[in-house]
Amino acid sequence: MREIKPLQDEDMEVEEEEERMQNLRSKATELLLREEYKGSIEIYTQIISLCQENIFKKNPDKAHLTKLQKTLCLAFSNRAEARARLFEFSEALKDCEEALSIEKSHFKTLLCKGKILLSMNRYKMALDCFKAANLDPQANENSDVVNGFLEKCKKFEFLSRTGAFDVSDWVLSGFRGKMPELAEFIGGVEIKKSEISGRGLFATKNVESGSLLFVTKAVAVDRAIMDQDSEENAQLVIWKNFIDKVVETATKCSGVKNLILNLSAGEDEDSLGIPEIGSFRPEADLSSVVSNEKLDMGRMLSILDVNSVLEDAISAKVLGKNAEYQGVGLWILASFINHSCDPNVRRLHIGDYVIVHAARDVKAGEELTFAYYDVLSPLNNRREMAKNWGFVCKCKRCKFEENVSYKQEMRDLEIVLGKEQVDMGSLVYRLEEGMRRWMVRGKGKGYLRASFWEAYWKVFGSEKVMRKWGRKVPSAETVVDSVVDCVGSDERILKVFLEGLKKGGIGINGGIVEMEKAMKIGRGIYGKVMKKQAMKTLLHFDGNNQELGLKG
Ligand SMILES: C[S@@+](CC[C@H](N)C(=O)[O-])C[C@H]1O[C@@H](n2cnc3c(N)ncnc32)[C@H](O)[C@@H]1O
Repeated sequence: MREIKPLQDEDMEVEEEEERMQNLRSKATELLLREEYKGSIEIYTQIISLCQENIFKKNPDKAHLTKLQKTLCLAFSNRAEARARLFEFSEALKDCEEALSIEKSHFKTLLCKGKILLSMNRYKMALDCFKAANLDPQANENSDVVNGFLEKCKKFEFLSRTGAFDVSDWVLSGFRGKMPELAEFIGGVEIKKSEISGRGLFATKNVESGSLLFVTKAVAVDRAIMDQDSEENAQLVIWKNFIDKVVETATKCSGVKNLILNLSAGEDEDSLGIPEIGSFRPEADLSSVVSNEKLDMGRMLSILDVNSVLEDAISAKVLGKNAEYQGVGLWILASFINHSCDPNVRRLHIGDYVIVHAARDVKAGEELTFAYYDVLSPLNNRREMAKNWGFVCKCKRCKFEENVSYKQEMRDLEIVLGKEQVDMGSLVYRLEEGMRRWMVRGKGKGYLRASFWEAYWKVFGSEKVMRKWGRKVPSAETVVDSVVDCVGSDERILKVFLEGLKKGGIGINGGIVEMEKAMKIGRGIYGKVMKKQAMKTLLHFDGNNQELGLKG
């Protein structure tokens, strides 16, 4: 039963309340404009409580109720905006839902919700929001903004559905233009139990070298330009900042926290659950996942230790302006890829995205593997590097080489390889002769040539050595073919191939077959994300007779 008060008292009370509300609103707006988001959230929370108290406890008349609901809707909407600026996306989305439950087509809220979903790579849902906002009369005054978002969403939604990325313009402009906008994309991959260790990522269909497998955005990444004098210190700072960023994201989004906590901490991998690939798709709704599990920092640090990726790792090359930076990041889906010394995938970093593609042809059902360390090195060096990672590699190549490495001759060759000032031509000749006598065939040759790559590299790179040994050792093309077949594409292999072509007098204008082969190796390195002309430019193979610019 509504309490009957003298009209004057009631009017005064409403007036006072309105004045209080007006003061709070002005203060909150001021803080929002000054980008003091935390402060503005506090004030909007007070406005929300005040409105709710008035609506539910004071039984206002219709006109007053409508006014209060309007204020409440706007307060939720503005609090969502402030929370979004602080990257508190889950909470911000909840506020949007509250505002939209009061006014289903509230323009400002639809715009805010769309922007949040876009930041969370939920392209389709974001598109629906912007389409709904576009129907509102307010869209007419803001048509540039709404249309801008609509176009962006449509583009990202298309990219995430088709994987049709094209960074040609950026490459052709010498990376000077705007960095290409990428979207998350998941191709034919799934997570399954791996025979290597724990879980692994597998191809669900046959793919050719260069084909895109997935594109994903980092949970967090931190970079700095490395100064040689303070390298160690700078790395510590990067690592600390990176950990803080991951923890902040995990704290703000339970869905991401759950995905991170399901990653390997290096032990008992076989007991870990196998996540559905669907939970990584751009449309997966992570915002509804609730987890009150307290963050165990010890486990978090072990997880980051095992799964973080250095952007300058041997399997990565940072394209463009980021080349002088060193960075560390966490890309969750990529963390399910195990290591092999005959890897079949590579990654390419553009901005905060990692693009993972086949480095050679891959068959449906095959496990996808990265090179965690330089696999163009001999067995003993690789064993040491695996030890640093905390595992013993038992890949096909390691097993094969273990069977050959018991031979004294093989051990002698490894010792010679580690020495300075040795005749690498003689070393390559002895290895090739050895392989003939030991009847090493097919992939085995590629494995051993990859292990002694340094020697081949020096032989093919020296005219003097080639004059002496050229006729006794296999051609660069033969070696390149067998090594690519075994370890996939790599800049150093491509460089030997291209230099061989240049010396042979083909490559710039003629030699279509050879050029196609170079392009195929190039696609294995960089993926099919650029057109032919851009790839030729990247390989400095564009008829300008430039020096090969690829790093050795
Ligand atoms: C980034 S995780 C890879 C995914 C992991 N298997 C899982 O279940 O989450 C890296 C960890 O996988 C394991 N691992 C990766 N490659 C391996 C290999 N070739 N041999 C043995 N263990 C490997 C090691 O425990 C390593 O620390």
